[in-house]
Amino acid sequence: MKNFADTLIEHSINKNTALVVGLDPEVSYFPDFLLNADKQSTEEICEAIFEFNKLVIDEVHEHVVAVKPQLAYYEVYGSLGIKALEETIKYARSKNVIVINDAKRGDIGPTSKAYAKAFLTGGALSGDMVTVNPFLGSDGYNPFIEIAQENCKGLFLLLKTSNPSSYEIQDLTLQNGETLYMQIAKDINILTETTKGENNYSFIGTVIGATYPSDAKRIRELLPHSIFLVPGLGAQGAKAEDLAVFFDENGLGAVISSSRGITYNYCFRKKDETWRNISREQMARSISSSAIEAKNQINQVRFNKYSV
Ligand SMILES: O=C(O)c1cc(=O)[nH]c(=O)n1[C@@H]1O[C@H](COP(=O)(O)O)[C@@H](O)[C@H]1O
Repeated sequence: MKNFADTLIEHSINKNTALVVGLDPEVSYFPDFLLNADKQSTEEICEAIFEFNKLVIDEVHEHVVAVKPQLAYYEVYGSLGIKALEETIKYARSKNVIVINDAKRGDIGPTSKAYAKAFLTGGALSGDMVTVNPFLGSDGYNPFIEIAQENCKGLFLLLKTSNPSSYEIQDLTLQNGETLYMQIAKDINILTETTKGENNYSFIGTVIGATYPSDAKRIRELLPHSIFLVPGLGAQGAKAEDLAVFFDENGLGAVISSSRGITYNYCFRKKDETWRNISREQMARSISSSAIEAKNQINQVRFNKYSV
């Protein structure tokens, strides 16, 4: 059975990209052609969310390894939001794009098993990979690993997140002198070693913020077989040149995620509200050019790693 790390790497090599685009449908950034004052029912909002995601996927699918829907943006609209997510997953798959459900789940063992079944066994909400919160301990994340393995899927465990306050908990020093995130990295190293595929990477990936390149370097020394999911490029302040340390000498081992920096450039680049009137074509151009620019910048860094 194929290791999902190999599938992810094959997509990256075949499409020559390490970019992941986040599908975080924040409707206050939607132009009027998608959503306006006359369309405000939950049904209309969720239709607009699916329209938005379809447009994004159409524009980026050739330039990305994966799309990453962040579940909160769908859950906020209840069952209709979940329906928009299900349709989005189906649409992305029809375009041969890997789907990473950014759910950040993790619970006591039996509940984690139910979450893992929901996201990794082929049901309506099932993508290819899921983000997992490891801070409940190994009985909280092991069910995801088992179910991912059985179903040839993958996961990303949060290790060192991109947000400014991640140090408050993740960098706490334990009794043995290790930081919490490094201890988790040590704990899972053996699991990643025993679950590697042909490319030497495991389907057990880890999340390391682009905002913490020096931590990434330390984690990489401990975890040579884990693919990094790296959020924080663009809107959170990380720059392409910060990304070199996340990749191995072959330009593999990491995928770089950006949401707002790709999907909402049309409004972030404008100081006024004129973006509300942009056309579908203008929005599509903004999204595709932002994705191509990010893909190229990342490629430059990952293939010229040692000259950066
Ligand atoms: O797991 C994630 O994707 C994630 C982990 C992390 O450490 N930081 C982080 O920003 N994310 C997610 O990545 C996305 C970042 O969005 P942008 O800052 O707009 O690119 C959001 O959906 C976050 O929930």
